[in-house]
Amino acid sequence: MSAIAKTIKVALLQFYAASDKTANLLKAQQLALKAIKKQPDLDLLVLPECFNSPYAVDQFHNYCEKIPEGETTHFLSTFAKEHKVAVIGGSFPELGDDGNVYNTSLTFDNTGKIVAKHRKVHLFDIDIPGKMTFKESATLHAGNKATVFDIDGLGRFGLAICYDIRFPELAMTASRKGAGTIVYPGAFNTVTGPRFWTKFGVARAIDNQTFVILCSPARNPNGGYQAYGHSMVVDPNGDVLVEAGHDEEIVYAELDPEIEKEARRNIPLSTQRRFDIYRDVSKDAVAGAL
Ligand SMILES: O=C(O)CCC(=O)C(=O)O
Repeated sequence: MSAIAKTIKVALLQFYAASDKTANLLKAQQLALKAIKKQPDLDLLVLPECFNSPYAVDQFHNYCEKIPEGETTHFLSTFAKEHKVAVIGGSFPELGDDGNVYNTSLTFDNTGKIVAKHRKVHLFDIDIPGKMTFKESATLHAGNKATVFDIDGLGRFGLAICYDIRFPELAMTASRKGAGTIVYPGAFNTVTGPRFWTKFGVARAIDNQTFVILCSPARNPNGGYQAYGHSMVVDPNGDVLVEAGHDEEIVYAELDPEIEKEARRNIPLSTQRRFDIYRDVSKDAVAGAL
């Protein structure tokens, strides 16, 4: 499978989740329908991190679902199949067979089949005095692999979630294994978002000469965790192709394989690496699709 098989038309759905799961799924459906209506030949829909539940450590166990039995998986799969569009389904709390809860992202091809499952590998545990404390590990367990997969007709992708973007090894692994696009559903916040969000999108794109897609929840005007917003698509030269504000919004972009080819041809990093000096992390990485 090539890195990018064709020009990919993508829509990023930026919206916030409140406490009613059914209403959250309904909102996702309405926005997805709006995107399809505006762009009937859409190839790919991307949703934000934690789109069926509030982003709160004391809530994940109330919203978690088994995969594939749960209603969120069913909703995403049905939408993909009915509308013949691939879907990178943000993330939602998964109840694993081991009884643990994970922050998990599923990808569906345009027949509704699950082609990738990523459990957030790096849990968001930080304490910035007076500004922000968050401890996902209080209620979530971490995944144990880098995620690289193909979507039929579109190309090869890497997938990781939010805080995972701070660890470049996952993106390096995906790109060295042939990914042309790396996708991060992510809910940065109003403390770390303004300082870091765009820089990480640009850095991962330039380092790996891939497209990078960041899809955030919108800010919730009724309070709770305040996501940064600013969903964006960055091209392999680090240029931001499209960027949302912080309210609910859909943004659209086209991922042109020629831009990636040209970036890689002009600056041929892949043939210039010095694995005699440093290791190729992708060789040792635990990686897979599901
Ligand atoms: O890395 C950050 O600053 C934010 C990460 C985050 O919000 C998350 O992992 O959900």
